[in-house]
Amino acid sequence: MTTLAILTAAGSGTRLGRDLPKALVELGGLPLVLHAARRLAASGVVDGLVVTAPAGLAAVVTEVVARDPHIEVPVRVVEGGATRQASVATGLRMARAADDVVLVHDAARPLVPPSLVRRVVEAVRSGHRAVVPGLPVTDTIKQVIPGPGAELVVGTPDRSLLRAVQTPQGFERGLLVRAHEAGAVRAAAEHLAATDDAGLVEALGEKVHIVPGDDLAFKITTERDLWLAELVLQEAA
Ligand SMILES: Nc1ccn([C@@H]2O[C@H](COP(=O)(O)OP(=O)(O)OP(=O)(O)O)[C@@H](O)[C@H]2O)c(=O)n1
Ligand SMILES: C[C@](O)(CO)[C@H](O)COP(=O)(O)O
Repeated sequence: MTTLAILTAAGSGTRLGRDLPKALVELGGLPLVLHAARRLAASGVVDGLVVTAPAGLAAVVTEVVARDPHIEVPVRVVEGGATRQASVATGLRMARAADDVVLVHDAARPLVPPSLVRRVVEAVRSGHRAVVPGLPVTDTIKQVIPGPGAELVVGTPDRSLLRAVQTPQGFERGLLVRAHEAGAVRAAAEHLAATDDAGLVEALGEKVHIVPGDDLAFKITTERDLWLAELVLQEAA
């Protein structure tokens, strides 16, 4: 039985605002997607990688990731879709019968520690069919509705019960396939894609479990995140 990791890298990175897709933006001289791929492979619990590339850039991503001498697991590259959900669904179609566990990880989380990858896979292999790393929320969160001139606060959820979730998210393959099949139908009907895979599993009414996340698995969304990641790398060097 094997573990396949789908590495989502097909996004454009609108909020980062560079003139190339976010996954190819460099951090410490290497593209974000390569950092993430190396860390997944270094976990020792991933048997193969499928990377979703931006449209028209599968050859470039192959050059970057599949030819990297530090990555000793097989790498396949496919073009992603218009949304993250569609990209994951495309990657999932590349899973083989032996891949009983599937991880989904964002290239936008390049500094994910291999220990976090292992924690997620161990939790799935111990019997939890859908596992998500999560961190406590440190800000007070307000629920709002649109209002005239300013949004109206309608609630303050108890933050001790909230978690900010990260990737890699890990799943029993059959469950993730079912969740994506149902999610694709919903996305077509409602023109709304899920922002994470666990959300699709929850929508099926199936259980999702949380394991402790890691600060280093933070997501690169804006320039400030990239600046922080550069500092973290320099500190580690
Ligand atoms: N059509 C898409 C959109 C996103 N992603 C991937 O999903 C992850 C999380 O998405 P996000 O950080 O939102 O990336 P972008 O969509 O690129 O960013 P933005 O929303 O700022 O454009 C990223 O690794 C991104 O490459 C993907 O594979 N396919
Ligand atoms: C999957 C994810 O990384 C979990 O936090 C996140 O939802 C990615 O989506 P977004 O496009 O940055 O909202």
